Amino acid sequence: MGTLSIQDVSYTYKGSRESHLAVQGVNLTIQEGEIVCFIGPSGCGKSTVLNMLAGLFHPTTGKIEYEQNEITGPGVDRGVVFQSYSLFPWMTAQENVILALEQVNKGVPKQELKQKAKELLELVGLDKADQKYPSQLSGGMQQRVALARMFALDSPVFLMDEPFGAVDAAVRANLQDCLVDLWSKQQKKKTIVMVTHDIDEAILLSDRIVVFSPNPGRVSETITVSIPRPRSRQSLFMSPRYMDLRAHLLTLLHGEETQAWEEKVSSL
Ligand SMILES: Nc1ncnc2c1ncn2[C@@H]1O[C@H](COP(=O)(O)OP(=O)(O)OP(=O)(O)O)[C@@H](O)[C@H]1O
Repeated sequence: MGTLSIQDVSYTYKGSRESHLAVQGVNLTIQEGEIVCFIGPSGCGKSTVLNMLAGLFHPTTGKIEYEQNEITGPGVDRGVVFQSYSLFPWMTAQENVILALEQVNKGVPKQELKQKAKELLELVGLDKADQKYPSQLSGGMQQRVALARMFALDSPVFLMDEPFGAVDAAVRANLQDCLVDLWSKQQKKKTIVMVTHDIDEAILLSDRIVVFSPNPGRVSETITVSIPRPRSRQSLFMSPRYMDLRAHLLTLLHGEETQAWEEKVSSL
């Protein structure tokens, strides 16, 4: 089974003058097909853990396994979309996606790959920008090309760091739907691990929400989101379970005063 297993992991950034213990004592098992969101205040180690899952950073202590094999570097089994878009600047949006398609569709005629790239760019709402170079695209558009490229690679695990951070609210909602749609249609479901600052996004998407706390970064709570799927925004926002969970997360992230404030507002 494609389980991701984080075992007593810590990570220390080593500078020339001083070191910084960013993450300590993280234990987490993510099952195949789960959608897990990491949430927590800035600097609590979410991206560091995601980078270790991607194999870009190696744990200082402890280990991380995928399918019971230690992760020692990046791999095609784990697709990534990080905050920096990392597109090839000399290739158009379409060429960036085709390159990813070529890696997993060896020997497939170029015309077919072109068509598939077109469909993927359409899926992320970028069909009209397919001939543009990354420098001609906004940050949000580049992020969407990176998403299309990750979909193209079709890895069993998607690792995403604030993938919808640079896009406006309407596009963000579209991309969230598109991700869940893609996930739910597949028989062998992808495992998705995503860093977000958005509580509503975490509740909408997750099977489980992992809450991090800082100094050093550690997991403070893991919450199962037992709201049935499909989750529509409208019904979600009316659901008492959603309200409870949201209030709980707000309290965890912003402390008691938020809850007091919310109670005050709701009594007005
Ligand atoms: N290259 C680095 N060198 C030294 N310290 C670093 C480095 N990168 C991150 N850190 C520190 O490690 C800690 C964890 O950082 P990380 O980026 O993982 O947090 P985060 O929860 O993802 O933050 P954010 O939500 O702001 O993206 C922070 O205190 C940060 O300042």
